[in-house]
Amino acid sequence: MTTLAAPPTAPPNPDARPDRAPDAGTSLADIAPDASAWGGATLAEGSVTVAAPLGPRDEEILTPEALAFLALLHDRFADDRTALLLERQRRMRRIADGEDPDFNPATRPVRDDPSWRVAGSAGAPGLADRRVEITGPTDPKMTINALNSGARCWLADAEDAQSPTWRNVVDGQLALRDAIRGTLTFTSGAGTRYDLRSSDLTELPTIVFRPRGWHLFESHLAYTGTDGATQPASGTLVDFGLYLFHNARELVARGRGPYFYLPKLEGYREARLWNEVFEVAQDALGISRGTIRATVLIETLPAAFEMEEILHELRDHCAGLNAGRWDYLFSVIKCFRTRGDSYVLPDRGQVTMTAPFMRAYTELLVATCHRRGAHAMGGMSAFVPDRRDPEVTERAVAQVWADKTREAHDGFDGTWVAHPDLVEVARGAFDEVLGESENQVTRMRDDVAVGQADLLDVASARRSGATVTEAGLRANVSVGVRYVESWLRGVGAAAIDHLMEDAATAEISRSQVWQWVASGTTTDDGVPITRARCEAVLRSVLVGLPRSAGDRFDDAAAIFREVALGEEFPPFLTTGAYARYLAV
Ligand SMILES: CC(=O)SCCNC(=O)CCNC(=O)[C@H](O)C(C)(C)COP(=O)(O)OP(=O)(O)OC[C@H]1O[C@@H](n2cnc3c(N)ncnc32)[C@H](O)[C@@H]1OP(=O)(O)O
Ligand SMILES: O=CC(=O)O
Ligand SMILES: [Mg+2]
Repeated sequence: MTTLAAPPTAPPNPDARPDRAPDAGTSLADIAPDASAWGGATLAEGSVTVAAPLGPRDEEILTPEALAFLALLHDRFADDRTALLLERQRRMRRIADGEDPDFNPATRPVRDDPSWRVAGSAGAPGLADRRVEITGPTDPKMTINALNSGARCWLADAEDAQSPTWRNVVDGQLALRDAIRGTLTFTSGAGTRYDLRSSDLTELPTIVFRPRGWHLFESHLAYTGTDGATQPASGTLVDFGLYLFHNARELVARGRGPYFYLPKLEGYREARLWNEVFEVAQDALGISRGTIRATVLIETLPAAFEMEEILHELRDHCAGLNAGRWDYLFSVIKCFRTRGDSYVLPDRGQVTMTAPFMRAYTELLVATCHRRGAHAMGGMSAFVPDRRDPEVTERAVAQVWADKTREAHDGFDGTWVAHPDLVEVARGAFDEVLGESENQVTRMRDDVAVGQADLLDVASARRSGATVTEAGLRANVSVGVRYVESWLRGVGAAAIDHLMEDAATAEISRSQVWQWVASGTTTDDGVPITRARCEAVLRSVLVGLPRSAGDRFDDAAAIFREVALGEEFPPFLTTGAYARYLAV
């Protein structure tokens, strides 16, 4: 059953709308105004003002023109964003009340029409071969290391891997701006100097920037609308808007383009919103429509049922979809957290990509993408190497090899790695399948037949004998608290117990604990998981942690109690934590 409302109003065939076709041949360098003197500033009716002290170079990013551009985006989209967030809440309530996500009968014409395709990588230099993409935050050192890593693309992350402190937000924009212009350098506290290995962007990984998801605010910028009401700016529009404003022209002039990953969408209406944002933003900056290319993360359960519709909405701007496995698992837990034992997943470490419900999701993603000319991008293995521990590195390499080999054989066109030392192994796995080809988008997966029941077969994760254990409970508590502590210190991705942890993996840890308590789950020794038991585990974890002056473990424990052990389930762990600790 479905409750999603009206289908897209546009006919499914993009050929029917030549006015919206991308103009791949146009060079932005010829037509766009210089962003430093943007002539469109008067288009904005509201205003965005800075509500934070300025650092030495912040005015290079927060120029009056850039703020006016952000105001324009908020004028046009702040209300739509709010409406979509409310729709998310309604959908979550319906699912919690027993409604199963399903394919939408109203949008069947879009799915059934074989004729339409997305823009893909045509006319988007640097996006045809994406076999290995390194991901990571945008501080200057990581930026340089990622761009020197030998990967084909770099997912420059303002999302799962970033703690959105105000300094991280602005310094990240500065690092990207400098990197794109070939001027970024960094000197560590120990005096080590970092330089880009080339100032020619076409010799470096193609940059694909990931702004924050729609649920997050940027409290250091205040938007005042035409009605005089002031609210915190949208983190999404701030990240996207500043990156596009400062870099679109430069990227095109240097042989690349403004490319984005779009996180945490829950359905095609959100894709439509993004498409409208792109159109308004490109028009306002004098950029041809279709210059922007976006890869959408399919990382929520509701979105898995709307992959076709999402591609269709964004078809003039869409390069592909990505299987964001960690947020996907989080979303599955979130959706079914009150549905009882048959929806309970085993220990996080025992849920693998070969669990039937996860395979259904990735197989459907590849088949859908290739049917529509889109890249299918694989996800992140959490195993990270340790340069001081060969055994850990050997295990990480073996795990990544297996994961990437499976993805390449399944038809994915590329994949993610978390660490520069994993670029080579992932490339090797894809080279074996792709050879000299840039991708395998033309490989149809007509053999894939995935239905609602396959995607919802959460119980399949436990049919292999995987269970919930005391060790799994302890790991969730320990990882959750240690990750949040890191995030509060401004470090949004961390290696914990040799695994990459970020906002998405931490969400799994805390939501599993919440679900286990709510479902009255017992560990495999027959002992029920109660709040009191989790509290005891939390106290014992805290006792065992190395403490130092200025650490944030007490605050982290408070957040963990709220998001994992509270009566209510906060939809995201980062929203409350941001409001309390980072927004000030
Ligand atoms: C669910 C998802 O969304 S996945 C995508 C989001 N998550 C991410 O992007 C995580 C990306 N990975 C990372 O942030 C890091 O690899 C971590 C935090 C897991 C581990 O980082 P570290 O503890 O610094 O690893 P390590 O000490 O082995 O690093 C060795 C070197 O590689 C660099 N490095 C490690 N990972 C990266 C990366 N992803 N990008 C660029 N450089 C990196 C380090 O900066 C370090 O450089 P240095 O020798 O010049 O000091
Ligand atoms: O963003 C990626 C994910 O796995 O979550
Ligand atoms: Mg994610």
